[in-house]
Amino acid sequence: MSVEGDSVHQVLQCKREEFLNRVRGKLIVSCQALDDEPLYGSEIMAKMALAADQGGAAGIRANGVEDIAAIKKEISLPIIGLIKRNYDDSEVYITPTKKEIAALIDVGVDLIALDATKRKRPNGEKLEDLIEYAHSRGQLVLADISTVEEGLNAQQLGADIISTTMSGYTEYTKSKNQGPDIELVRELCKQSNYPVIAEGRISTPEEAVLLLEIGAHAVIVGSAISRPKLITEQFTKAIMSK
Ligand SMILES: CC(=O)N[C@H](C=O)[C@@H](O)[C@H](O)[C@H](O)COP(=O)(O)O
Repeated sequence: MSVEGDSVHQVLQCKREEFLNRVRGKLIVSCQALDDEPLYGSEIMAKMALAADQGGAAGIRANGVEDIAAIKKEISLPIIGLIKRNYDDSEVYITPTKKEIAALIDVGVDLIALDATKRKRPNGEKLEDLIEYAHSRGQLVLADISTVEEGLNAQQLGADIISTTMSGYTEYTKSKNQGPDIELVRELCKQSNYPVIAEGRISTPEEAVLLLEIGAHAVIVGSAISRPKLITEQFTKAIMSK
C-alpha cells in the first residue's frame, strides 16, 4: 500500500472504531418515507429523527440527500445514508451504483449502506469496485445482505460492517418474511468476526434486546417506529379480525 493509501486506511479504521463505539449495544432508527407515503418530505423526516434522538437512539438510517441534509441540520447523531433508486437492468435498489455513492459522499454521512446481495447490479458494476471506490474517498460501507454467504462475501470484499437488511427481500429469502431473521444474525455472529447489525422487521423492544443478546452489535428499527400508517394497520387489522 502507498503512503497515501496507508493513511486513508488508518483514517477509515479510526472512523469505523468511532462509529462502532457510538452504537455498540444500542438502537439505530431508520427514518424513511418514500414519495408515495404520507410522511414523505425532508422536514418531516428531520423531525422524525429528532424524535428518535430525544427517545435515546444512537444513530439514524436515512434515504436520499434531501432527507439526510435536513436531518443533519436537526441532530448530530451518526448517520447511515443510502439512496434508493431503481434501474431497469437490476433488482438492486439500495445505493446501486457509484453515482449514488458519490452523492452520499457529497452530502456527508458516517456510513454508506449499499446492497451487497449476490444479485446482478445495474450497468454490470461490481460490489468490490463500489467498496473500493467508497474507501478511496475515505468513506465507510455498510453491507446490506440477505444470507450468511453474502455477509461473509461482503466481509471478504472489504465492507466495514454487515447488516441483515435484505433478508426476506431477495427472491431466495422471500419465505423469511415474518419477523426478524434471528437465525441469520446468530449464524453471522458465529461465523464472522465482524460487527453485525440486526435489521429488518424488528417490531418490539423484546426482539431488539434478544438480537443484541445473541451477538448483534446494534439494531436498526424502521417501520415499527417511523411508519405510523403501518403501525395503525396492525392495530386495525387485529381489531377487525376479533
Ligand atoms: C428492504 C429495504 O428496502 N429496507 C429499507 C432499508 O433501508 C428500509 O425500507 C427499512 O425500513 C429498513 O431496513 C428497516 O427495516 P424495518 O422497516 O423492517 O424495521
